[in-house]
Amino acid sequence: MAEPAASPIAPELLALRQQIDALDRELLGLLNRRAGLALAVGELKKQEGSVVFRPEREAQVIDGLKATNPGPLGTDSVAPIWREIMSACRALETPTRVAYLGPAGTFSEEAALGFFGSSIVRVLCASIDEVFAMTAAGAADFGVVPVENSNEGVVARSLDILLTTPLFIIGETSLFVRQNLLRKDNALEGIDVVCAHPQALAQCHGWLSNHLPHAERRPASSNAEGARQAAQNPKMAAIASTRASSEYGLHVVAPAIQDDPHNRTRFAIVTDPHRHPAPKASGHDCTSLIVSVTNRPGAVHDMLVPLKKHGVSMTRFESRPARSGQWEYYFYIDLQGHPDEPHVSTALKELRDVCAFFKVLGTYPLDVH
Ligand SMILES: O=C(O)C(=O)C[C@]1(C(=O)O)C=C[C@@H](O)C=C1
Repeated sequence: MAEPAASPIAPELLALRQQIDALDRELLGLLNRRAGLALAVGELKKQEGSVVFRPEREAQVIDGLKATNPGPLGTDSVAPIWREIMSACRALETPTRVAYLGPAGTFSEEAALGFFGSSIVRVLCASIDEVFAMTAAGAADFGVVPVENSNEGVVARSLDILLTTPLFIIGETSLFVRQNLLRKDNALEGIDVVCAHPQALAQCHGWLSNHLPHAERRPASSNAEGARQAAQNPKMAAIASTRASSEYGLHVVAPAIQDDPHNRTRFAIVTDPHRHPAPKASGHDCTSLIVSVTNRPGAVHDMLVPLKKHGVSMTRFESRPARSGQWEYYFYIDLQGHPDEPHVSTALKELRDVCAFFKVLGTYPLDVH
């Protein structure tokens, strides 16, 4: 059959596109000048023996641009654009190897790319334990691990490993988790099994009960692994990201099936303190700790006194059983501020004095969107 004749481009559209082309060439020139400067910074860092990735500097660059964005470009567009620009510039200085829970298409991958940009070397791991192990062994420079979901609560395995790992946190990022039902055929009929990570099955419990009440819910090590299996079995559906649907050639049979439309997962970025210094203060920082107190009346209250006294805000307070059989707990605490700020360092010193166990997990710039 003959192709329909292409309609001629209107002169106004042509003129606007020519202006866009000219600006794109200008932008490319500017981006290359920026890349040249990053290369020079990389040379300086090599001479000094210092690390390339500076999360506090990247956060400041993005914060600064957002504050001065004249529009009409949406301020929400600034962070993703500049993350990619800085990712490409960083890659010219040195490769950034990032470990996360694979296979391709996981939310962990989305978080890793969202935080570091796409110019990274991907180190796909089979479990959260492996992410920590690969990073600790130096096979990756950074690890990205989920720590908390707004629906399901803490990711227990990550929190438990954070207690003993020699790694520390240098950043955080959170992600809107939109779960989709994926399948080889674009139909709900004939699905016998829904295969996904237990957290995803739980996040979509209501939808699955309403729409696929008779389908078996089968746990997988990750949503992407469920998608990989669904690609080979027409009677199986997966629950995963749209990224996984294109990765495994599946249809999005039903989009956004999570019970909570505001479902978010927070990830921590970990690294080896022997190879990477703690980020310097960026002006909007968080300090994460694990502490425990002896089991006596008023002990938890005493723990909070130094924070109140020195005006340090606590943004997270989570407890995990210490497994001592004594009803003792570890408390996972996030504080606003950086230990370089005197009121924060004094509060931390006083807090350490009243704790039986005290570990600083890291201090890092708050997530910038
Ligand atoms: O300013 C630096 O230290 C740079 O290396 C440049 C740059 C950038 O592209 O702006 C790149 C990597 C760092 O993580 C921070 C910023």
